Amino acid sequence: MSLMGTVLKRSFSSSAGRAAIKHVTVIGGGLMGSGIAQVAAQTGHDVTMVDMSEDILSKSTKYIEKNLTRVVKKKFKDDAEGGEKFLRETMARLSTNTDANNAAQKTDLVIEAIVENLDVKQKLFSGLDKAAPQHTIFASNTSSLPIKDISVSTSRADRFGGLHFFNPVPIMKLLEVIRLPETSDATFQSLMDFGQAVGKTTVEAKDTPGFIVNRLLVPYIMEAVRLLERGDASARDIDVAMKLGAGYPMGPIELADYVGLDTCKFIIDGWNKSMPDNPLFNPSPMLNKLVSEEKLGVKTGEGFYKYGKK
Ligand SMILES: CCCCCCCCCCCCCC(=O)CC(=O)SCCNC(=O)CCNC(=O)[C@H](O)C(C)(C)COP(=O)(O)OP(=O)(O)OC[C@H]1O[C@@H](n2cnc3c(N)ncnc32)[C@H](O)[C@@H]1OP(=O)(O)O
Ligand SMILES: NC(=O)C1=CN([C@@H]2O[C@H](COP(=O)(O)OP(=O)(O)OC[C@H]3O[C@@H](n4cnc5c(N)ncnc54)[C@H](O)[C@@H]3O)[C@@H](O)[C@H]2O)C=CC1
Repeated sequence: MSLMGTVLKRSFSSSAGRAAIKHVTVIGGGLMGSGIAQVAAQTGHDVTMVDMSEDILSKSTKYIEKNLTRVVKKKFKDDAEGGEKFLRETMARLSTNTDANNAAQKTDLVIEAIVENLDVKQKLFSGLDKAAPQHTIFASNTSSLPIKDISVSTSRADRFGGLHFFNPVPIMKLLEVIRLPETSDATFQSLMDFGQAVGKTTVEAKDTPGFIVNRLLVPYIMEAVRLLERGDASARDIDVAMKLGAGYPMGPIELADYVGLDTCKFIIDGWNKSMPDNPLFNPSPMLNKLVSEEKLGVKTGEGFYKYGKK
């Protein structure tokens, strides 16, 4: 479906029993949050993006505008005026706020995309639970934490679920929608409808470690880093091998850099703690060293590889 078709479909898509999502609050304006805010705004939702400082939010907003320009170039190739209007209207639907509780006061859906740390996420949701209206649905974009462990910081387990987007959000077509036993049918349907409204193909996943994709992807990337640590192959050769030999768009080492090595470390440390008997999730000295040197991958200009200045 075309982009404009998606916007139109959204206006007619809510049906009885489930709430239509009109206003979305995205908490975290980093790699994922900025992408989620972008796709929600470009499909006709009003969006408030929240982060810790005006400076971060200003950079995230510029990043969104740059990525929207790429969308405009593709979708409005022969319609400069239409492209200009689309860009202007999308940006007008996006606002920012440094106060999450304030932003959540009038919103239908909160999507959390902050640092992968359970304590920080719980603290955030506990405050939001008091600030947001009764009908507001909460969702986390966590890669690896149990949704249940995050939801217990609120009193709205029936209005809580997972919305797991993929990086880069504007390009990746999949959305995993995670349902807890406590998630109500209406909430789950609203989350599925929202996923489709933002142009994603949705799959339903249970609240098990890594849901579907990361349960398979994390061990794969870990094995690649172990191969590198043992000196069995170079980073370049591992990446070339998996791109040309298995048809992946990126090799596993460059993908780890793309995800962010701090996020990779949070995932591995968490799974090592919760599954101590599985040697697959033992810490990686190479990863730990890079993170301690603040070489976090593409976002800081260096990780396993070096990149141009960010
Ligand atoms: C031992 C310890 C080790 C620790 C390991 C721990 C591992 C833990 C890892 C767990 C990860 C968890 C993360 C997660 O929860 C889930 C994920 O998101 S996993 C990541 C999934 N993503 C991928 O796999 C990405 C794979 N890569 C690609 O699909 C492509 O390479 C990519 C699209 C990124 C870039 O394509 P490429 O052709 O290489 O480059 P281009 O620049 O030409 O882009 C192509 C096309 O796309 C447009 N575009 C790119 N980015 C954006 C954007 N942000 N917004 C809008 N548009 C974008 C670009 O303009 C191009 O468009 P054209 O029309 O083709 O010009
Ligand atoms: N990087 C990836 O490829 C993917 C990451 N995820 C998950 O998405 C979440 C975010 O990841 P990224 O966007 O990569 O991280 P990031 O580091 O790029 O962005 C996180 C943002 O959250 C902000 N933040 C931290 N604490 C905050 C708070 N209390 N209130 C408001 N803002 C706060 C930070 O300032 C930062 O801008 C994590 O849970 C991660 O596991 C999910 C899918 C893919």
